[in-house]
Amino acid sequence: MERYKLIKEVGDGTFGSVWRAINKQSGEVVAIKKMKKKYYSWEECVNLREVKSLRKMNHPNIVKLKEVIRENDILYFVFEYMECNLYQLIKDREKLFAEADVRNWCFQVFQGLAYIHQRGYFHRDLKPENLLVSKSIIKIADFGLAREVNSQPPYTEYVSTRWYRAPEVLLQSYLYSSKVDMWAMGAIMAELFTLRPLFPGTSEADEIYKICSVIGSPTTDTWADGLNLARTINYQFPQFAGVHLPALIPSASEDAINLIKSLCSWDPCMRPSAAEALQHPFFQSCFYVPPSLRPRAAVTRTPTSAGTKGGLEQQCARSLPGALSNSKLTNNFPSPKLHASLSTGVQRKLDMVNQDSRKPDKSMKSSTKPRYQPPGKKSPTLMSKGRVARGVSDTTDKFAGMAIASRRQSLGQPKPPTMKAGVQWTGESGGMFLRPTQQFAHGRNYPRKVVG
Ligand SMILES: Nc1ncnc2c1ncn2[C@@H]1O[C@H](COP(=O)(O)OP(=O)(O)OP(=O)(O)O)[C@@H](O)[C@H]1O
Repeated sequence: MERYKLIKEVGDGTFGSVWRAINKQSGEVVAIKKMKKKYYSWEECVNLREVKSLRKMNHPNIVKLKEVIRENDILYFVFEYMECNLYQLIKDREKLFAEADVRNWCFQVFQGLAYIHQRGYFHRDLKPENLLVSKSIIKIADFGLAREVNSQPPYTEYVSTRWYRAPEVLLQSYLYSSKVDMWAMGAIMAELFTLRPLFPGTSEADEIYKICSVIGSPTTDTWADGLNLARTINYQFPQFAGVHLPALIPSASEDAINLIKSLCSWDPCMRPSAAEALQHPFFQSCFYVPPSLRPRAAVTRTPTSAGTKGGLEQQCARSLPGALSNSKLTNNFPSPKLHASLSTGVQRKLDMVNQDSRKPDKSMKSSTKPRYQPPGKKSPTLMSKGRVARGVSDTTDKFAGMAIASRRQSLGQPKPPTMKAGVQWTGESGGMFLRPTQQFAHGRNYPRKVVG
């Protein structure tokens, strides 16, 4: 660590504090995450998910892990440095972002996600705080909860920040998929348009309540597996028709609304994959450049004129060699009809640099070919009956309280539902959610530690 000079603390997360630092030899600015827990052996460190998953990732939209250092039983991750996170941009923002900015950020994040998912991982804790921005480049960070797609379920431990948590995780399905990241992206995309969280639940119960109130309660058409799952754990969804999303997100175009709707589908199978999302008409003016074809400096297609409406379009028109215009792909995305049908329900050191950089990026190249497959009807992600039985006892207790709380709320008597220890209750928004966008408290007023 003597090679680095710590300058300033820039973040304090659950697992570590993050510092801006300078490599004394090279002068390079880096971010150093100092883990809170002590690590008494190197083996312990290399088995960490963050190490195991991140060391395999090499993509312009994934924050680069440069090295891992263990010194005096303290573990440090050295990352490339990013200027700020997306939440900081949202909370400091006085006026809405231009749609071109939202499109640009989301296009990049979906590229990173497509890479992660195709490499066999999913992130599981996507939230604005974990999307790091430097100029017009955005990168996915914090792989502390990343999980291999092929790893064996059940996935029982804590997963994802509540406001961005997919319904199948809230309902304690032990079998979920990369589609949890797509749900989170739907919520993040909406937040980028309104500067307010779309589903700011104050507890797990309130989270489901808020989801129902926005996208409408699930039906056999929109999430038959979810209804079965809820029945098994004796949970009753509060009954809502949902709101008209364009009224809730007035600054979003029809394409943006369609994409948000499909990302925030109850049924994980109805959510597009990241590769599919990149083919959505919302991104028709964007170009995908495979990482292997990108000049070193131009890591993604991004506008230099961020913030100016139309800036991205102009930039995109001047495509890089090998760029692919999505304009040819628009017909491959599910018809507006399908979206409409959804809307009703609505130490030493481990050098990580260049780990995979010389390998051709096959997975992403294949994604340049537009092959939109409409999401399947049947969800493979929910648990089998056998698995449900395994989860019944504790989930039943938990959700019994949840159903009661939800009924109370729907009767107009807001009361904080049963909470897990450690969850912060602010009383804010206390279950009353059906308010138009303009009446929401500003995003910065919400407590952000929502990991319960
Ligand atoms: N590479 C980086 N460059 C600049 N800032 C960073 C970097 N990595 C993290 N940060 C800042 O530190 C904050 C916390 O980082 P991170 O999410 O990795 O920690 P954590 O302990 O896993 O947090 P969480 O509570 O989200 O689990 C981020 O929100 C971001 O603001």
